Amino acid sequence: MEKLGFERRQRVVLVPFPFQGHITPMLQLGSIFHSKGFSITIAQTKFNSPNPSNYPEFTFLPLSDNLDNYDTSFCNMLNVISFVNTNCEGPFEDYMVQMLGEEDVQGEVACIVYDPIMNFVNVVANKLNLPTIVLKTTPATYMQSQVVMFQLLEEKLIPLPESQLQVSIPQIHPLRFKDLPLPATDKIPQDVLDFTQSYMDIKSSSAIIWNTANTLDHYPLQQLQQHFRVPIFPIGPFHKLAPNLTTSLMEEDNGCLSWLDKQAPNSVIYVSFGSLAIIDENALLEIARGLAKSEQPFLWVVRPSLLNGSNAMDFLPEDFKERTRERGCIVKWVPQRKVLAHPAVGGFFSHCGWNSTLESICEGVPLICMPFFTDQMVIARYMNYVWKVGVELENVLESGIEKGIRTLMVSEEGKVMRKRAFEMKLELEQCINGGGSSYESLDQLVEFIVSLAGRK
Ligand SMILES: O=c1ccn([C@@H]2O[C@H](COP(=O)(O)OP(=O)(O)O[C@H]3O[C@H](CO)[C@@H](O)[C@H](O)[C@H]3O)[C@@H](O)[C@H]2O)c(=O)[nH]1
Repeated sequence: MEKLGFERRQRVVLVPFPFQGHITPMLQLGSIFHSKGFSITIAQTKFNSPNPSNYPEFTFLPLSDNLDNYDTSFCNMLNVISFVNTNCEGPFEDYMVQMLGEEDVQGEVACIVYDPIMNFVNVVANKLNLPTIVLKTTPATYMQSQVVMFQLLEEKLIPLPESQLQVSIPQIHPLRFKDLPLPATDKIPQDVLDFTQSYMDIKSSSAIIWNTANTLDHYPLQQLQQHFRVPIFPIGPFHKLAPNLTTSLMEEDNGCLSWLDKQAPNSVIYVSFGSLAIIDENALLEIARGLAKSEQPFLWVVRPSLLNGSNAMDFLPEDFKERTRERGCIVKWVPQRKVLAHPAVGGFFSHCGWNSTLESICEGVPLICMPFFTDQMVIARYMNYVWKVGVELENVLESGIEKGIRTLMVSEEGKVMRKRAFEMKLELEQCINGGGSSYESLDQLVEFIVSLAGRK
């Protein structure tokens, strides 16, 4: 990547929200900025910290969070967020004050880029008169659906009866009430609404960086540009711009790659539900039976935390393991980008987290969509209805799962999706290559950050 020549070295401070799906794009952004000549400092909670020795090009500031012995599962997420925001503000302010007082070889701070869940960053930045930029790690379509959801709540059009869930919402067609980020049939608790609203607010930030590309999110990006009135920089997919960066917080099982080497091209269905989703024992068994009945080779990531409170591996029935021994590989965590790039992988049975989705379509791999929460329903709808590279499951029982797998892996419909996924891969490559929309947007972003430093 071409570096812009700065008169003086400039530093960007990055503050991720400490969960895998958010840390990954922030580290990738750090690597992209570093390749453009900025020095990078990462303020990171001690909880879920990546190992600094894997990133000799970055400086890490460990933020005390007091999260040891705290329930950090998805079920307790609102409490975790509030806890992190309360505990990290003081240490972060101390670091920033120290940094601003020093003549530093790493350069003056140009701006802070932060995940908007880390609210405290904005408070500290305002006190110290430092510019901030928000990083969005979910698609723009999702943000647009949140904006519309609040309009519907205000107009008292939701909650609505269950019979209306399949109805499409005109302002965000083809999204239906069932695809909204929060359940449209329920009265949503006020603390959830307050949190969602605060997270949507970019406060006094100077710009938004989006891990997306125009080809995926063109219309919502245009709409949101009017809504926010600060520059928006869609420069993704980030992982294509930082291809060699390690981002896993868990140890990767590389043995699965040798197993894939022995499988036929496009024959394997890769199954993984990201780092946060939790299922119950029944759902685990339905998935296992669906995989067994589909008779397709599979690589299944069964994270220990997939079942709340118990190790999911212990609940897989012996007869399932026996029946699928020849054609199944079950592991705790894989090098996912390498798995998706492997020629044996022909489909991805996924929760539709945004990183997984981008990683899959960038390798031309179509998906089976089993969304759990927040942006995943919106992404699943786009995969299926708009981009036509995702199978929507009829149900999440063994019959629906078996049918979904066979549709994607052996039917004519699946072949068409694979072809379309390959076309999307090429479209995304065009976005990041010279002259493409993400490429140009990144150049503009670099100039923008340099101008922020000049304005202080
Ligand atoms: O065995 C595995 C499984 C996953 N991954 C990686 O883990 C990341 C998972 O990210 P994502 O697919 O986005 O899922 P979540 O971890 O669930 O991410 C959270 O954050 C995302 C970005 O904000 C949101 O889109 C999701 O809904 C939210 O749950 C990806 O980069 C994967 O490559 C691995 O490396 N190995």
